[in-house]
Amino acid sequence: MRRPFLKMNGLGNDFVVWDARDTRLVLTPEIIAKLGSRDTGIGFDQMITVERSTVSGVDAFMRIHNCDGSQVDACGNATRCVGRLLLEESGKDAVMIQTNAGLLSATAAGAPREITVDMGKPRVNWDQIPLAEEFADTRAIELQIGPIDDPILHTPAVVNMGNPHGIFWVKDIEAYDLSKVGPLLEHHPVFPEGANISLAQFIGKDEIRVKVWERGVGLTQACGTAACAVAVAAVRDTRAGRKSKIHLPGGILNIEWRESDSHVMMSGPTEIEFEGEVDLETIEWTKTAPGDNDQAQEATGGAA
Ligand SMILES: N[C@H](CCC[C@H](N)C(=O)O)C(=O)O
Repeated sequence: MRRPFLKMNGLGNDFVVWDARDTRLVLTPEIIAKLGSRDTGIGFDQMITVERSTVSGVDAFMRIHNCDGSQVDACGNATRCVGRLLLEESGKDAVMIQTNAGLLSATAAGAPREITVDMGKPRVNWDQIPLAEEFADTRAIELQIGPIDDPILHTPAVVNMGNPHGIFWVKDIEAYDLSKVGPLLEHHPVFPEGANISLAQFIGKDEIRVKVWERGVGLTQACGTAACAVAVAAVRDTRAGRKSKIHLPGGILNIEWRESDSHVMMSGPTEIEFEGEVDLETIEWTKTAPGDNDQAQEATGGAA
C-alpha cells in the first residue's frame, strides 16, 4: 500500500511527516526503524504523524517517534515544521498543536518559513526530568564525560521540555567525543527514561554552542527541545539572560524563557525537502514533487 509523505527538516534535524487526519496510520517500531534507516529506508531522525486532535478547537495532534521506533512526547524542530504546515493550510495567524507533553502554539516568526513555537514551561524537579530517586540531590550526580586524559567528573544541568535533557557545560566542545560518551550517558541509570545529552559551550554573551546526542537517534544536526533546555539551564545557572542564541551544527535557534509566564519561546527555520510516496510493505519510495529549495531554483531557473 503506497502512502504519500513530506520530508522536512528544522536546521537539518529531519523528519518524515504523514498526514493521518483522514486515514489512520499505525506502524510497528520495526517498520518505523526500517523507514528511518538511512540505508534501508527513507532515512530520518524522527517520524511525525499528524492526527486529528481529541481537544476541540485544537488544530491537530502530533505523534512523535524516534528513528529507533520509540515514541516520545516532544520534538521542538518538528513542532515548527508541523506548525508551518497548519499555518499555511489554514491561513490562520496561530495554530494549536496537541502533543502528549501538552498543547503548543505556533505562529509565523516573520521571515519566510521561520516559525515561533511556545514550548510551554520547563520542568526542573528531579522527579519531573525524571532522575533516579537516589539522585534526587542533583549535586550528587557526577558523570565521567571524558576525554580519557581528562577524567573530570561533571554534574549535568537537568531540564525536561516534554522530554528529558542532561546538559554538560564545557570549555571546549571539541575536546569531547560525544559519539562515544553520548550513548553511555543516554542510558545511564541516573536517567530511568533515558535522556538527550548536550555539551554546551559559551561563545559570547547569551550565545551558546551546543552539540546533542539525541535519545533514540544519536548525533543530530539540531535539537529544538535541547536548545530550549540549554537556554533555561543557562538562566538557572546565572550564566545567561532570558534571551539566547543557541548555535547548533545545523544553525541557530533563538530562545526566550519568558519572565511573565515562564513559557519557553523557540524561533527558527523550517524546510520542505521534497514530497514522496512509499510502499509500506516493501519500503520502496520515490520523490513525487520538489521541495522549497528545488522550487526556488526552478522559479529562478537557478544554476545546477
Ligand atoms: N530524541 C528526542 C525527541 C526529538 C527531539 C528533537 N529532535 C527536538 O527537535 O526537540 C527524545 O527522545 O526525547
